[in-house]
Amino acid sequence: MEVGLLGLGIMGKAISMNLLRNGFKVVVWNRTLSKCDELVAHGATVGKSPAEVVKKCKITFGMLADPPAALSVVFDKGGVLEQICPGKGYIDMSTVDPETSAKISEGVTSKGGVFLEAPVSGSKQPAETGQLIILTAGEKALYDEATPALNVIGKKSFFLGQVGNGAKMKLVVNMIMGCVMNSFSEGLVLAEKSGLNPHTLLDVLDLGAVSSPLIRGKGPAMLQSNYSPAFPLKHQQKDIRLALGLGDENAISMPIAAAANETFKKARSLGLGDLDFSAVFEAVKDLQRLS
Ligand SMILES: NC(=O)C1=CN([C@@H]2O[C@H](COP(=O)(O)OP(=O)(O)OC[C@H]3O[C@@H](n4cnc5c(N)ncnc54)[C@H](OP(=O)(O)O)[C@@H]3O)[C@@H](O)[C@H]2O)C=CC1
Ligand SMILES: O=CCCC(=O)O
Repeated sequence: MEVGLLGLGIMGKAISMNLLRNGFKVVVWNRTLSKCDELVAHGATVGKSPAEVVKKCKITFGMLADPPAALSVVFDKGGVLEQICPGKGYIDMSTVDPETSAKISEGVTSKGGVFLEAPVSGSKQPAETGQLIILTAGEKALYDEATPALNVIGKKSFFLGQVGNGAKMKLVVNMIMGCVMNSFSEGLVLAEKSGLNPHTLLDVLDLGAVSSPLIRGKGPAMLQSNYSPAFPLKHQQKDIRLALGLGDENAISMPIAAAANETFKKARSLGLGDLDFSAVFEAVKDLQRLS
């Protein structure tokens, strides 16, 4: 099966490598074209534009940074819409808001193509090993057709109905994750400042109800100030911001998410946006110094 992949950031690169390893032919494109070289060395071919990738492939995936990027590769010159047509499908895995996803869906279907949104839960390592959780919504026929690829990309795919439901589910999940990371960071600072050993806190947490892959996976690195990016902090802040927008539309009061958003914004202002989202710990430490 041949598939296209637009966007070779942390996730797009890992997903492409995994597809290649599992026998898929992959045609890649990235805004910074040089990032395609490593994939070519592993057997991928390159499209010079998103349109060229869509022209070559029946199904093309997008994995872009944010709503402006996701819209740009579809609607701008050389974009997906120039080649999408009946018989072709576009699957957007970027984390975006439901409105962005609806715009992309309308654009694709207006040209006779089919659309599926498919944001993913899970980070760099699950992407490398095909262990993502895929939150799809949109055209069920495209979901069925793409299942062989989805089964390689993820350990479980959900089909959630109409376009927007995948985006909403993803934003709810990441809003919770951002709040947990923020609260965990505050706990680490509180432990240390009140005279406890934060490593012992990790051991205690790991044995109790709060134990989680997130805390187990990130905690030790955070205590060494190691924030090598798996999930960039700027994207986590984007996701909480978009989740707050969803809350706004639905008149849902989310004071904890709003406070977490402020801390992630503070982290961005400290220049931590390209580091892992666990670097919010540094912003929490910085806030203690100021108070
Ligand atoms: N990292 C993670 O753990 C996870 C991330 N996500 C989501 O997946 C998406 C991608 O994440 P990730 O791979 O980490 O992000 P990266 O920041 O590593 O990569 C972003 C990608 O978007 C491209 N891009 C940015 N702006 C534009 C633009 N205006 N036009 C075209 N392309 C653009 C970049 O191209 P270039 O190389 O040229 O800059 C790059 O390919 C995001 O929506 C993120 O929220 C979802 C689950 C987990
Ligand atoms: O959007 C990013 C999610 C990262 C994760 O689920 O670990």
